[in-house]
Amino acid sequence: MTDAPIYDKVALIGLGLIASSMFWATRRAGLAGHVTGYARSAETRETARRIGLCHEVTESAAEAVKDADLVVLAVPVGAMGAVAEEIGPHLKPGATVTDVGSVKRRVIDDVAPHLPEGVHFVPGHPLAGTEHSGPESGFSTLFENRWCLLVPVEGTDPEATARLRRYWEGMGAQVEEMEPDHHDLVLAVTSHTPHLIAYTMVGVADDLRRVTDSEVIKYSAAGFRDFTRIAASDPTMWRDVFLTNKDATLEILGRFTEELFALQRAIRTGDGDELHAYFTRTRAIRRGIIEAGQDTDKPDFGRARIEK
Ligand SMILES: NC(=O)c1ccc[n+]([C@@H]2O[C@H](COP(=O)([O-])OP(=O)(O)OC[C@H]3O[C@@H](n4cnc5c(N)ncnc54)[C@H](O)[C@@H]3O)[C@@H](O)[C@H]2O)c1
Ligand SMILES: O=C(O)C(=O)C[C@]1(C(=O)O)C=C[C@@H](O)C=C1
Repeated sequence: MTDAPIYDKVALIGLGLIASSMFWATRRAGLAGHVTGYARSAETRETARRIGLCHEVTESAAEAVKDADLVVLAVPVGAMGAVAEEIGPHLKPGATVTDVGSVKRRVIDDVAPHLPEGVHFVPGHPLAGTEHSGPESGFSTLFENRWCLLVPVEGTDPEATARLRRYWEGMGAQVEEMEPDHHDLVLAVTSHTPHLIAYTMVGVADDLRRVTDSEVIKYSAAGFRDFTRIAASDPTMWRDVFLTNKDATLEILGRFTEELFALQRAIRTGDGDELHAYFTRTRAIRRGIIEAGQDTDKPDFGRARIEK
């Protein structure tokens, strides 16, 4: 427990993996006096009530944000603008609105026009997740020792940003600020393109399965299994990521394709030195991540449902 809650009232819009993890982390550390939640589907709201997710689950987004000091948009990136439009007129003056979307420029462009003057907008992105989604997938330790990037827009009150930083730190995250376009390029490299590659590899294996009579799946080795975990991620979320971070993803995919062709040529021509030098360079990157303490490869990371 912290000494005092950071916000009296927090509203979570969208009750999936990220919002539910935020609720359990908030409750565990005593970071908010009261947490309301809203999700578009009646089934999700019902599940949330059944498992005690949020102090109160409301029947509309407007009701959830009433009197809230912090409003968190935790819906797919493509739905952020519509949700902002819906809640805009109901926000308390002086409230902070944030989001957890995986893409930042588009969210800023879609959300900012709907927020009334006097409301602070501090976009954010926790770099933590799993392949699971929905209200039952969250757990309180998801953000521990993970980065959360805050992307304040021009003119944002620094106090609103500082308070949100304390909130994320209370949930265990390490916080840094970043400029939106830079965020989108970095994430295209570290998250978005790798997901696309995993989706593609699993798709290729599935096509092959039809000619190898299920053996590809049956004998899948550890490397491929890791791909299948990533490729099991929510289709709506990832469709929106690629549609809204189009330029950066296409730029990185272009570079990826060039490197792939170079390796393809090295294999065809039997250029073992080229392959060895390439793999030596990439191995050093992995070691660098571990030495920097950024390795989250605990045996069960992202698979287990840890303590609520
Ligand atoms: N899953 C991850 O690994 C991860 C990590 C960091 C950030 N994010 C971002 O967080 C956001 C939420 O992702 P998640 O993994 O929690 O998704 P999720 O699929 O688990 O949950 C999304 C929730 O939003 C609700 N929703 C969808 N459209 C809505 C609308 N128009 N109005 C109200 N509710 C609506 C859904 O019913 C669901 O409850 C996304 O923007 C995603 O890019 C995800
Ligand atoms: O661990 C996973 O399952 C994730 O894919 C999490 C992950 C990532 O790429 O690291 C996915 C999307 C986000 O926006 C942030 C985190």
